[in-house]
Amino acid sequence: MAKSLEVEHPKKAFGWAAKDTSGHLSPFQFSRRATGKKDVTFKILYCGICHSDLHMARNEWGMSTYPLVPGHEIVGVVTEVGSKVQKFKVGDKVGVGCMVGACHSCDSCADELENYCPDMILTYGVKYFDGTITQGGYSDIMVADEHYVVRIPDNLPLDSGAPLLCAGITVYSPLRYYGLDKPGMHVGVVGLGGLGHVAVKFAKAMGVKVTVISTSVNKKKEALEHLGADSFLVSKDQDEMQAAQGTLDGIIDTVSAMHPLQPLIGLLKSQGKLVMVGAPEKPLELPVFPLLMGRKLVGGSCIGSMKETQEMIDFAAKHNITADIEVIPIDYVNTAMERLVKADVRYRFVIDIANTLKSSS
Ligand SMILES: NC(=O)c1ccc[n+]([C@@H]2O[C@H](COP(=O)([O-])OP(=O)(O)OC[C@H]3O[C@@H](n4cnc5c(N)ncnc54)[C@H](O)[C@@H]3O)[C@@H](O)[C@H]2O)c1
Ligand SMILES: [Zn+2]
Repeated sequence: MAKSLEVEHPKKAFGWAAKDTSGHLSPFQFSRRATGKKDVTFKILYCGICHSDLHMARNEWGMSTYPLVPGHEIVGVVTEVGSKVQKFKVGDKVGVGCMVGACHSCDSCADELENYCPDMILTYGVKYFDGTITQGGYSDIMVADEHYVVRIPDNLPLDSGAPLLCAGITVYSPLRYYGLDKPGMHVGVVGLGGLGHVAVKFAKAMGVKVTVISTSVNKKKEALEHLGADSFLVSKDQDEMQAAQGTLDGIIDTVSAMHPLQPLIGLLKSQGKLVMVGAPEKPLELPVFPLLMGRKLVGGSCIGSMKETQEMIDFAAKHNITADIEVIPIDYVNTAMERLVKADVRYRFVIDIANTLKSSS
């Protein structure tokens, strides 16, 4: 059984939490642990709203515990460091993404892939080492082991940089790992939401040709003129899809809901790779014959390691990659969630925590 948060933790904290599967968020007093020897405590300034926050707030993956404070695109300024902390000092700009712990003794951890540790501890909604439940960044302060804290370079804006901590790393990691980062390659990005729009930016910065694949033509102009995509396919337009058969080296699929994979597999060249990063609540149907004919591969990818996350943030700062954001006050968060369901956001909501989260709200 999880221990009581109040008994365990001396630091008062305040955030907005979902209390049940309605996912409705409301003010919530809780507490965080004292700054341990290897911990960094920071004041949260901004937190992005990932679609995973919505899946979790509504228990769409069947693993949520309540009350649940979502948020894993967290940035802020360090207020306190433990005696053994080496990388950070008070005043540093830092971020925390999707995980805050791992076993550090398994093969994945030995390979510096904490994100694939079977005991990886998510930033919110799971049991921490001390038996208490982790809580995320829709809150005023954060305490995390320095290993899970990322340095934010000075030239990276904190508000539009926040979404990189989940959306950014989730698309950067598979582009690198699956070798879809070679200049001249042609990569498709399916779903132009929070993850998808930064996938376009990272792939372009790597020198890759990018085709956006979307259900509607609405975002075409913006994708081409603003995000820098090279071409745009409307997945419901059979003629367009037919004409593009066999043209892509790889696809990053960021779609959050059920959708057919066959049309996407058809777009791949032989040996092409379809990489799933979106996490729909139900299994998708996998047509096997189109995979055999062309030795195509379907893979997955889950966020990225801490080493890779720092590398991604530094790459973003170097190439001026940030998310396109709509900054919102905390009391807009439930409306933002409703809009996220309808894909009505260009392209990431970011909560202005420092200026709008007040314990009297
Ligand atoms: N693998 C990981 O490590 C990881 C990390 C973060 C998020 N995710 C998951 O990735 C998914 C996307 O997250 P996001 O924050 O970018 O969400 P988002 O809502 O911003 O974007 C999702 C996109 O999918 C599109 N879409 C929705 N339903 C569709 C359908 N039926 N057919 C085609 N397109 C459809 C939407 O128009 C939108 O553009 C979510 O499921 C999220 O949980 C996975
Ligand atoms: Zn996320």
